[in-house]
Order: sequence, then C-alpha cells, then structure tokens
Amino acid sequence: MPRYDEILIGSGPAAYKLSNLLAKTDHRVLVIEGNQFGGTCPNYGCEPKIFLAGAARAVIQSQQLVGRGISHPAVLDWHQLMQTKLHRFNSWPAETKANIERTHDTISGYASLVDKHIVRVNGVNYEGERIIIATGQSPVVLPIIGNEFLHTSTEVLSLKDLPSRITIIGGGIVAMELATLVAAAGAKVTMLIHSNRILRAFPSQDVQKVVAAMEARGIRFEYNVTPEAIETADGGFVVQTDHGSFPTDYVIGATGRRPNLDRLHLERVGIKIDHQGIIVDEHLMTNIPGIYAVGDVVSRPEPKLTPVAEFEGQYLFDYLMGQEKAPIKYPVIGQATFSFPEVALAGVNPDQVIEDSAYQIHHQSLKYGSLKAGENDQTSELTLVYHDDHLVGVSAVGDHAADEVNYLIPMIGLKISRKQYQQVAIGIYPALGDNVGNWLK
Ligand SMILES: Cc1cc2nc3c(=O)[nH]c(=O)nc-3n(C[C@H](O)[C@H](O)[C@H](O)COP(=O)(O)OP(=O)(O)OC[C@H]3O[C@@H](n4cnc5c(N)ncnc54)[C@H](O)[C@@H]3O)c2cc1C
Ligand SMILES: NC(=O)c1ccc[n+]([C@@H]2O[C@H](COP(=O)([O-])OP(=O)(O)OC[C@H]3O[C@@H](n4cnc5c(N)ncnc54)[C@H](O)[C@@H]3O)[C@@H](O)[C@H]2O)c1
Repeated sequence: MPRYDEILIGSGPAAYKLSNLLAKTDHRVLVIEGNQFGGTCPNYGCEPKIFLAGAARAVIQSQQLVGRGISHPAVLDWHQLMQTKLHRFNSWPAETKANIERTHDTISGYASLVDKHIVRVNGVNYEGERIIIATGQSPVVLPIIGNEFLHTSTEVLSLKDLPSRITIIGGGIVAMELATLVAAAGAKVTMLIHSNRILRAFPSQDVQKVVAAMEARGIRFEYNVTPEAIETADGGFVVQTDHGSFPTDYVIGATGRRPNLDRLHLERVGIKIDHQGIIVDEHLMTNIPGIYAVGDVVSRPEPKLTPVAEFEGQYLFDYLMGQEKAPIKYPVIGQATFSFPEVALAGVNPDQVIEDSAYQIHHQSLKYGSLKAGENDQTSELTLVYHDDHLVGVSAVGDHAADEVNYLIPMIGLKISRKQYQQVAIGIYPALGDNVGNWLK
C-alpha cells in the first residue's frame, strides 16, 4: 500500500495553502480532490464572482451618474462577459493540479476513511501518518417539490445565457451578490426571503441601505415568504409559496451551505461532527489523534471564508512542524457582501452592543468627499465601535465598503489610536483610505 506522511482530502484554499507549505519539506504528501482542483473559491466562488462583478459594477456606476455627466448608461453583454470569464478560468483547475504535482502526488476522486490511517479513493487504499480533511461545503438544496429545477451559485457563475426573469430564494450573502450581478445584466429579479431579515451577519442599518439601493434599481424583495414547490408553466416556472405564486424563468436556491461530510464515512473511524461540520480541538485535531480538519468543513463560530481557511492551513503547518505550540487564535476577521453597494464588517457588530453603555458607537457619513461625490455614492457610511477608548469594531456600507473596513482591521488588531496612526502615516490623498487617521477617535 502506498504510504505518505500527510494525506490531504480536498484541494481548496485550506488544503492548497497547507500543500504549498508542505512542498518546502521532505514529506511525502498525497492530495485527493473529488471535483475541481483548487476547490470552491477559484472555480465557483470568490474569484469568478468578483470577476463577473467587475462589469456589473461598471454598469451600475454608470447608471448612478446619468444626469451627472453620463448621458447613456453602460449595457452589460452577459454572453460576452461569460465567454471572457470562461476563457480566464477554464484552465485554472488543471494548472492548480500541475502546481501541486511538482512536489506531491495527486488523485482525482472522492476519498473515504477506512481506518485511522487508511484512506480509500477509486477503490485503492492509501496509508497516511496524518490525514487532513479539508472538504469544504456545498449549497443546501431546499427540500421542496420541484427542487430539481433549483440552480446553485455554481451554475449561475457559469450561466451562458441570461434568463429574463430570475427568482432567488434566500437573503444571505450568496443571494445578494447574485441578485446584484444578474440584475445589472438586465434580468428582472425577485428575492423570496423566508423571514424579515436580510444578511443577518451585518448591521441592520447598513443592510437597509443596501436593500433600498437595490430596490431603487428594480430588484423586488418579498419578505416572510416560504417557498413550497416549483412547478413548470408556460415554458417557464412558478414558485408556489405560502404567500402567493411567483412566475419566473429561472430559480436560484441560495439558502445556505452545508459541510461536505457524506462521502467521507467518518463513522468508520468515529470522528465527531455536528451540523456545522467536524468538531476539532484547539490545534484543529479531531477526536481521533492524527486526523485533522481545516477550512469550511470545520465546526466553528468564525465565518467560513477563504482567508480563514488559509489561516488554518498555515496554523496547522506550523503546528505539525513544531513551530507553533499555542492553541489557534483567530485574528480580527473582516467580511463583506459584494452586493452594490457593498456592506462590510470586522470585529464587534454595532447591533450587538447598541444597548451596552460600555461601548460607544460613532456613525460617519463618507458621501461628501469629492471622490464619493464624483461617483455619486450616496450610501457611503462608516460605523465605528469603541470600548475603553479602543476601536473594537467597524462596519461600512457603500460602493467601496469592503476596502474601507479593510483599512481599519489593523487598527482594531493593534489597538491603534488616532494619534498613534497620525504619528506614523500620511495616506495618499485623495484616495479611498486617505483619511483613516481622521476616522479614528
Ligand atoms: C458563490 C460563493 C462566493 C464566495 N465568495 C467569497 C468571498 O468573496 N470571500 C471569501 O472569503 N469567501 C468566499 N466564499 C467562500 C470560500 O469559497 C470558502 O470559504 C473557501 O473556498 C473554503 O475553502 P476550503 O478549502 O475549506 O473548501 P473548498 O474550497 O470548498 O474546497 C474543498 C474541496 O474538497 C473537495 N472534496 C469534498 N469532498 C471530498 C472528498 N470526499 N474527497 C476528495 N475531495 C473532496 C471539494 O470538491 C472541494 O474542491 C464564497 C463561496 C461561494 C460559494
Ligand atoms: N462575500 C463573501 O465572503 C461570501 C460570498 C458568498 C458566500 N460566502 C460563504 O458562503 C456561505 C453561505 O452563503 P449563503 O448566502 O448561501 O448562506 P447564508 O447562511 O448567508 O444565507 C442563507 C439564506 O437562506 C435563507 N434560508 C435558509 N433556510 C431557508 C429555507 N428553508 N427557506 C427559505 N430561505 C431559507 C436564510 O434566511 C438566509 O437568508 C457564507 O456564510 C460564507 O461563508 C461568502
């Protein structure tokens, strides 16, 4: 039986980071991937999403400036955009696989555990001193009649022709980002939200501004609606709900993601899980010594994002090499929804401390600066949360909210005051982050 020091199951950002680090050692490593090498982010997640958003942003920004110097807004050619996207992305999985193969062995196929040290793939067993599970998550498929007509984000990000009417079930990050994209391309979009809250992880005041801007562009939000069935009708579909019927040409299910555990046969080894994924200790080890988990498949309160997956890949490498003995400690994590406008958050969410007098919350409109006024970015606002005079949280809404929050993440992590910032930095003016120092208390 082939023997390895490490067997990595999955090749997404978590495993890829770890495999790149292991490439600098003399370890024998096997990387097993069931689908596309590189995983979700580069193939059907962050990367194609943000690439397609480039053209969508240009269209919306041009619409925003009609009557302010732009006479005809840009029109998005979806077919051409998708051809450009496919041209850029199609070769990535093969290139990622080839990269890994410079130093490690790879196998295409879904892996399962046979025992504490043996993994089976394509009917063959492989022995590993350590096994690292990095299998990520997949979209939840809503258990309703007609769910075979539901499309996932993966399909939308490679959709060759744009349907005229699109219904999106869900009001999370994926739903809002896809709605922004397909509406900018000209689709008539209806969002079916089963509660009265959208983007729960972000401050409600910021989210309300995003929704208002999207509504102004014609995106329809239907709240407290529970989809019950999807039926075919007149060459299209009807989404039947407890609050009426919604005729459409295409239905996207964006109702969350669940950890990829089914194929692993964890029960053969007795690895503990919960509904959020694999339970690990403070060193990312499962309850079975020698078997670890990293990335989205891990059950943890931190958001499931690419940089977090990579951070865990780095931590596990350092730990396995004996360079890190302390428990994993996550730094301040920033997250954004790349809707238009964007909404972003790092550290303490102002909604959670609004009634706690130990925290001070400052709202600062950013729309008056010439840069924002020139873009007619009317929503732009920053919210700063202080505790004991230290910045502990920041949220932003606006056309560049993700970048604005990014500027302030080090200030939270390093507990830097306005004075300390201004003593060490004069930013480039007039750019997005030029007045970070002035924003601070
Ligand atoms: C539409 C979308 C947009 C996103 N946008 C962002 C964003 O803007 N910013 C951000 O930070 N994050 C974003 N994310 C989340 C990000 O993609 C994930 O957090 C990241 O990919 C997690 O990396 P991972 O390595 O843990 O898992 P994944 O990237 O999911 O990789 C896991 C891999 O394991 C493979 N696998 C599963 N089971 C097996 C098995 N039994 N055997 C072998 N292989 C297996 C899978 O095929 C997959 O390739 C987005 C996700 C989606 C869906
Ligand atoms: N910009 C980013 O960083 C980014 C982008 C996309 C995805 N992601 C990652 O992917 C994850 C998943 O995103 P998501 O938007 O799919 O999930 P989510 O959990 O953010 O949102 C799911 C939505 O579906 C709704 N929903 C749940 N069950 C439902 C049901 N039975 N019927 C109707 N609606 C239902 C929820 O109310 C919610 O609005 C994110 O949390 C994040 O980890 C990140």
